[in-house]
Amino acid sequence: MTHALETRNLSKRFGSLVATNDVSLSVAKGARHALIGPNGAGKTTLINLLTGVLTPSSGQILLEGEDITATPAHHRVGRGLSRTFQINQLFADFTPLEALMLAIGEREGQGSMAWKPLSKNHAIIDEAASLLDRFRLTDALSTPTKLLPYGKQRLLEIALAIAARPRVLLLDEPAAGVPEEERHEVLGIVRALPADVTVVLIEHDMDLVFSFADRISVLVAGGLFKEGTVEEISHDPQVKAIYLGEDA
Ligand SMILES: Nc1ncnc2c1ncn2[C@@H]1O[C@H](COP(=O)(O)OP(=O)(O)OP(=O)(O)O)[C@@H](O)[C@H]1O
Repeated sequence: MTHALETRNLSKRFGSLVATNDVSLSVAKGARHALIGPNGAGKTTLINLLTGVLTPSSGQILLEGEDITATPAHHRVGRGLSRTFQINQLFADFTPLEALMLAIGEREGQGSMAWKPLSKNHAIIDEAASLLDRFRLTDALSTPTKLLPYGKQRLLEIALAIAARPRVLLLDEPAAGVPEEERHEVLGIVRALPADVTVVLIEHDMDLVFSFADRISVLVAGGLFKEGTVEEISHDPQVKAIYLGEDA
């Protein structure tokens, strides 16, 4: 079976520190897959290797069965692998509608700054409106992004990543800083993305992970320590011990 995303014996060393240690991970197509682990376990390093921000010391990365280990970061996006980025200064002054129309225009090769022609393109307006609806941003469509509540800004970041039509979406703590009562809403919307979009999530909040994921990989000291269903991982005594140890 071809997996959406796979690593084979992936390692990353920073001098003598092994941040990613021989990780062989398989993410099924359409999965809602969470990567968890205590602080410093290597979660962000692994995401940076997957997106091409970092180059591995050894091992391979495969996207839908094709080796992308040496593919530059921006080409990986073109191949269907996206991650969220914090809204930059430019987007902060746009409304969510404008930002999404620019992102869709960029995907369609219409040039990211050609705002005027985009505003007459009904297909782009309709797609942006449907993304605003899916991400519950319709009531904020004409508010400059920088004035939106934090939870809405994080939703817009995910909507912007989805506008690139990724087949695999990587999310590094998408609900970080979002008020407690809105965190489940953010992850609920991500969980409800179309079934053909595979999602890999890093998240510290176990309640969120358990309600979001269908499969969980636990990283410890750079290595893949356990992998299983929510049921298996949430009841695993060794996983519990690691988290209780961290709390202590
Ligand atoms: N660029 C770097 N240079 C040197 N060491 C690094 C670098 N990036 C990460 N590390 C180290 O690699 C290890 C793994 O870090 P990483 O940030 O991937 O962990 P994490 O699981 O995402 O942690 P957290 O949950 O705290 O964000 C840590 O010991 C960290 O100090």
